[in-house]
Amino acid sequence: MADKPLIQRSFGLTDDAYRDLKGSALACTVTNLSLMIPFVVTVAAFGCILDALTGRPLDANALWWLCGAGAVGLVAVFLAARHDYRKTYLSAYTQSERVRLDLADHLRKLPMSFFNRRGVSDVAESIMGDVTGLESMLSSTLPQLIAGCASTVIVCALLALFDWRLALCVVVTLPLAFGIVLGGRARERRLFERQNAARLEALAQVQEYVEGIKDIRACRMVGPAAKGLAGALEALKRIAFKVELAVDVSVSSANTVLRAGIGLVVFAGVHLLTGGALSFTTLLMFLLIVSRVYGPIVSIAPQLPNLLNLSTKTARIQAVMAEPESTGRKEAAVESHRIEFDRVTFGYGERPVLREVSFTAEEGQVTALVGLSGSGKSTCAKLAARFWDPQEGAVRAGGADIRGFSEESWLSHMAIVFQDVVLFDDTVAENIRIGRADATDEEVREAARAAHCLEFVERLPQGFDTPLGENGAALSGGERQRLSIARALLKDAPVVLLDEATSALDPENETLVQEAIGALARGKTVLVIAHRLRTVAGAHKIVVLDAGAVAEQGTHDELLAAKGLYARLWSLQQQSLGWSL
Ligand SMILES: Nc1ncnc2c1ncn2[C@@H]1O[C@H](COP(=O)(O)OP(=O)(O)OP(=O)(O)O)[C@@H](O)[C@H]1O
Repeated sequence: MADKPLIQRSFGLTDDAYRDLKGSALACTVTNLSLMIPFVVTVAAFGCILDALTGRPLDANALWWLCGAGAVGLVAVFLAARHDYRKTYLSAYTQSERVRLDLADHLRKLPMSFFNRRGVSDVAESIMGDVTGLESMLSSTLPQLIAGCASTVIVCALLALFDWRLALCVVVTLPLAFGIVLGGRARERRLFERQNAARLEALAQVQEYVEGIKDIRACRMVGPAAKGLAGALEALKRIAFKVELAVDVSVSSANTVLRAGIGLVVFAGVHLLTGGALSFTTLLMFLLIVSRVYGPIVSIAPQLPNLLNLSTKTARIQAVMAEPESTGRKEAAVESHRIEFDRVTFGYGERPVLREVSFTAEEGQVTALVGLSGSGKSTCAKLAARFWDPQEGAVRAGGADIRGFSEESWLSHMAIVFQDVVLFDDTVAENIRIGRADATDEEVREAARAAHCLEFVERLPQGFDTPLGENGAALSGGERQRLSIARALLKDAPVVLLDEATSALDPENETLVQEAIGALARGKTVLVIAHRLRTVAGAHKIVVLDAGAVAEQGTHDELLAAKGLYARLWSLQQQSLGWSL
């Protein structure tokens, strides 16, 4: 970027975007200049009429020519404005679409630690809010500003051919007005940064409020929950007011100084006219044009502080794009799918969540991870999927450290059913097809049948073609989980990761889905996490975690015989089965 032009560097534009910006600025300049045509024609016609009034014969031919030129001028204004509109908006929206897609694609390749550092609302704001800021600057402000300055300078250069002194009066206020806007930039930048932070806080509060609305109502805690939201919105209002005030003061002052050019022209023009150094027609031309020449700059002036502070937004976009992608080879070639945790120590932050965890999940076998809530079971699953990398020790597949493979290539070996199923705003069939993009309709249906989805899918109004809406809001927890299992079945990957896969199913469905999982698991490396121990009692190996460390491991019978933590948990769960209210 260092060798790129200043404007390109300042706004972090790609080569294509910069080329488009130049094209848009040129188109806007042509529009601005074409808007001068009616004034020039009017002045020329007025000159003819004045000549006639001073006794010379009226040149009717010249007037007809001027009328023709006026009509051509109007068509030119229309054509230039249309071209300018297309060029400017199309290129700005194309650029913002490209930036958003690049951001989304880059996010997909980032390690999960990035999302722990930056919240979901923060990242979403970068993709939508920050890019919208860039979009509006590229579509409406920057090209118009460049064109406004360029056309003012060009018009003044042409006017200078008639009278350089008046032309100087027109142009001299331009740098002064810019000086005023630039002078307030440092303070405005600080305010914009505070406004950005306040907006992010408000977004996070809104998201939390909406996501937690059920709990808020159930616990009758509307007051405290709304208080956090109200506080964030109040802070946003206060900073927004300060920003508006600062922007308004600098923009109004700059506009006043800019328009002082009109006064200068009147003052100097009258002075020169009375001294006989200027003709009335020339003064009239200056007065007509000076009233129009600042128009484009004045109309975008309120946007100038935003433009000058756009770097706050582009810096956030660039910071996301500069995040290093997770490393590793693009092809995860492994000799076997035996997964080994070798003295793995890991923490999301400072606090270790797993300590020296070692166990193996053999190929063709089911290995279960059990333990109390918060003991680190899901964390083990996330490390096995390479969503995170251990701080010490290694996770190996077929003897190879999985850090050697890119997250994407390693995940192509895995089918995962998470505790929190994410469904996309698409049809049922497409939500299952996420497991394997090239699956036929028949294969999708077969996977749905095996995961016992047919019962509810066939009840939906359009069957497999029913749109699920945002995150499948209309489906029950069990239905969502069965869809997710269908996805995993379709993927048919050699490693299967089940994180509480049957937790949202009723006993009848649980048995059916356990059968489907049995079929899915045959001949594969299966790592399953379960709270209900009876669902994993048949596993080849059960690893019992206690506060982030392996407490014991073995088969169900071995662990019961050992009378340790597992035996205690088992007996507690057996007792709870006999409870009644
Ligand atoms: N993204 C995260 N950032 C920070 N800490 C986390 C994160 N995810 C989990 N933890 C913490 O790590 C610890 C282990 O969590 P984990 O989800 O692995 O436990 P678990 O045994 O699967 O629990 P559960 O059975 O309740 O799902 C917990 O103390 C939890 O608070």
